[in-house]
Amino acid sequence: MTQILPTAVSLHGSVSIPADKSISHRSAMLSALADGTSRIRNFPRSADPLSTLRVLRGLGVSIHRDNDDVLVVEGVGIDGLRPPDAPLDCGNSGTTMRLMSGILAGQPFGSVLTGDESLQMRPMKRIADPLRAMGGRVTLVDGHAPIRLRPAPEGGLKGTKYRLPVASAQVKSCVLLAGLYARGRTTVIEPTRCRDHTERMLGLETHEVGGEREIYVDGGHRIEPGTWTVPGDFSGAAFFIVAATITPGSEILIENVGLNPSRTALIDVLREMGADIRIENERAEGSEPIGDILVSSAPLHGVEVGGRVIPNLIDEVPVLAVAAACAEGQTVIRDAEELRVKETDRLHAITENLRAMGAEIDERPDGLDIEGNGPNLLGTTVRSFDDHRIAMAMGVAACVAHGPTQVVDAKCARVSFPGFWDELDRLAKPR
Ligand SMILES: O=C(O)C1=C[C@@H](OP(=O)(O)O)[C@@H](O)[C@H](O)C1
Ligand SMILES: C=C(OP(=O)(O)O)C(=O)O
Repeated sequence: MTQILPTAVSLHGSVSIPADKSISHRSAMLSALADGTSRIRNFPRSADPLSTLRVLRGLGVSIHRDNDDVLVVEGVGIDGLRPPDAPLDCGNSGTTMRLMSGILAGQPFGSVLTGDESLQMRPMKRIADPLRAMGGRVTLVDGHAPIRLRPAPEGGLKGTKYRLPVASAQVKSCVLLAGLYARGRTTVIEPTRCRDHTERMLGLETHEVGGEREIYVDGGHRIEPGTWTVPGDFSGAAFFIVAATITPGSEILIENVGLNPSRTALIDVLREMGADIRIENERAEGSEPIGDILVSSAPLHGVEVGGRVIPNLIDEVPVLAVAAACAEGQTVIRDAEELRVKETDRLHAITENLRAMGAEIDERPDGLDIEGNGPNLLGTTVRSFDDHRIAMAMGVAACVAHGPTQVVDAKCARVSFPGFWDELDRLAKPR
């Protein structure tokens, strides 16, 4: 599917965003492992969370939507999963694959996790290493999926103390989930903080030790069934936050958005660039902070971004690059080498596309240098690289481009935001 976007628009109205992808995956997995039936309100129809449901069903978990569209998950308890009769297909979802690996490493049966072409290119040694240190038997193909997991030798997994070599919430969560099955205590040491949904949702104990954070899980930790409500996805909201900021005359409201501080660094960076973003109605939804976000357009200037904030805006870097291209002056993004191992090499993809639109942008090994020239991009044909975040970032760039923009292979937005193109079309009014 090629999406053709109009030019010279401004955005007005209330934006509807899907439920948070990270929290959806975790709510489904934890509900499956709970001792009884859980209900999940606002579970999205995005492809990635649906991959998690497919994998859980393959492990014998019964899941359905009731008449009110609430997802009902019949939890089997941490020891109740059943051996799958085929490889488990994680689709395009790294979170499904890495978190499920932690759960499956602790099972008394073998399993294979596989995924699409892009997922089979992504690094999996980062989870195999700690799982093996816990006694897990994990086989990769040249560091990649398919991942084969076999039962740990006699005595099962053992607790470990693992210091994260990369600021990855997927690796952290994989180890914590394996810790449910390990003898004794598992400690994850997090030198640089990254999203903390797993520990919040499991109610785990954490401590600051010498500037680092330690998270503890004890083997055998049982999970209570319950009712979850998944907040709106900040990472989905991010596209509209940037779109409304850079397109003159815009004003939008995004309600019920997850505002966990380990996710919202984009707001701080955009404000530093001059954006007009207001948060209203802050409250809690279960273990997560949420609120409403009001955005009005504003001129931006360049900024330097790097270090500890990067993990807290990791999925927002492509759209931040679009904002930077529409700002005045230079933006420098560093310490973002993780973007090279996402659904595609996002540093390369965004550079190629923004250059095609006339931006001055250079790729660095761990980031980008962008010479902003105000909202002056040129409409042209760009590619999604089959990566949802690249496709949507280009949809945002199209809003300020002179002349129409075509995004080739735009359908991949459905991985995290199935209604994205319709929503952009609905909010965009000719200027
Ligand atoms: O744990 C999660 O839900 C996620 C963690 C991040 O990946 P990494 O752990 O690879 O940084 C992020 O990019 C991904 O979209 C979702
Ligand atoms: C990297 C992403 O997801 P995942 O790692 O789950 O595929 C993302 O959604 O941007």
